[in-house]
Amino acid sequence: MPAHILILDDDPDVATAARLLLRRRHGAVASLGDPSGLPALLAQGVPDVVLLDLNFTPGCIDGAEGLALLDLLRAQPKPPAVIAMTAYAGVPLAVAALQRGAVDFITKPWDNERLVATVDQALARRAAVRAPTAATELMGESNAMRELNALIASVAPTEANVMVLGENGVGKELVARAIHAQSRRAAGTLLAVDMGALPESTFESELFGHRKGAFTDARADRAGRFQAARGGSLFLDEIGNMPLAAQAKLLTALERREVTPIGADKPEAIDVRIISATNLDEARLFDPAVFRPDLLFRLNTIVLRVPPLRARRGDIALLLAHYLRVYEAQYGRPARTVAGAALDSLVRHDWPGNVRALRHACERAVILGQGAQYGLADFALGGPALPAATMTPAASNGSTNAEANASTFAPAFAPSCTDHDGTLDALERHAIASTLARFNGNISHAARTLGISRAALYRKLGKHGI
Ligand SMILES: Nc1ncnc2c1ncn2[C@@H]1O[C@H](COP(=O)(O)OP(=O)(O)OP(=O)(O)O)[C@@H](O)[C@H]1O
Repeated sequence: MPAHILILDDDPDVATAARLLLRRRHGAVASLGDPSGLPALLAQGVPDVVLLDLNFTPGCIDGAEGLALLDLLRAQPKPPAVIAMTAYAGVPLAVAALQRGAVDFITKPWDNERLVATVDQALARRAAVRAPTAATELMGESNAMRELNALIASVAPTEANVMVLGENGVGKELVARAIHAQSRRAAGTLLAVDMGALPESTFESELFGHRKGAFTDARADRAGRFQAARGGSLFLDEIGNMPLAAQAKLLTALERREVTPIGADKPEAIDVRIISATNLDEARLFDPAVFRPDLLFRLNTIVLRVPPLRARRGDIALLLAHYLRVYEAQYGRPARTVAGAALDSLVRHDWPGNVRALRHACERAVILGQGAQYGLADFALGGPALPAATMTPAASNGSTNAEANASTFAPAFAPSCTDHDGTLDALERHAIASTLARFNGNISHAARTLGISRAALYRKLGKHGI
């Protein structure tokens, strides 16, 4: 008979203690010390709940092995509810596990009552369907947002090209989506292109398409983004990061309202509405050394400025309530309110990473908050949330939480932890999430610290669903 509950831990003492404790309550409890036996065990039947240690190989504390096992468990046709088990210092890792589909986590050594209650809840919740993640609706009741929404409503039905300006994470892409949704082109597609991420060598082929045989790798005809978005809108994101040579090619296409695929002998008419966005401040955008004025003139028929969150503090409570509800539903946590003093501080906070950072802070609070209400510490505004007990020695010597977090992850780069499939992926996700948290969601700083371009970071955020 398949085990009802499975304990996957290489420490026999841990496995025995958990088995004895849980057997009193739930008949069928099994344990497995060597994860290589997991596929065979799953072939016999999938357990209802798995208590999963995140580190197996001695010396590996990055959790990549556990996360890969979590993926395997989650990929089962009727996946078990997985409870991640970590040492105290592994709380950020537990957060990564939750984001990847674990239903809960427990730190070792555990409190017996808490372990039993966690397993009970996991069993109860197993059948529950996860709520969809977050709204793509542009929320806000502040005057600034009302004005912005009114402008969107009046501009959307026209064919005018719109340029959306604003800091990172303010909601520029949401504005673009709202314009498209309210436009006469709403039945067509809104195709987003990260202009900063297009390598110069493939810029034309990506945007304008190519014909079979036009260059070595052109094995078939390929439509460019302009053709693919025909009848709809093209969202040119990060337009301020385009090299000048690419700007010239884009300008020609917009002026002529036609594009010529590479290798084609005739141009093709284009039928798209252009919505563009950048976080460049206007002084830079109007600097001809950075951005061609003639291209700017084509793109910014209408300019919409999305104010930073600190300039519309009236929206903060609403956004907090919204994203807390979203993540409570997603993680199956009870609905809780924010304590009054915490709310005051959150409203006064400057949110350098804007709504994106607020959203991440809400996710952390839902995952880590233990009180009856959310307190300020749950939102970890200064960096990743590490409860005092999780501090590494470096942190207790006066370094910041962020540094403590970085030191927790440092061994993750030991080669012995990175040589199997999925491991690097998990490490990458981890590094990105912690760096973003460290910089309050600021994409530019995080990208610089990670040593990659902003565009590459965006791609990776999409890939990891962060
Ligand atoms: N007004 C809003 N209401 C609800 N969610 C919002 C709002 N503004 C932004 N968000 C959320 O914040 C996150 C960032 O939004 P978005 O990607 O649109 O910002 P952006 O300005 O395009 O960012 P970047 O310049 O960094 O690309 C998204 O998850 C989005 O859903």
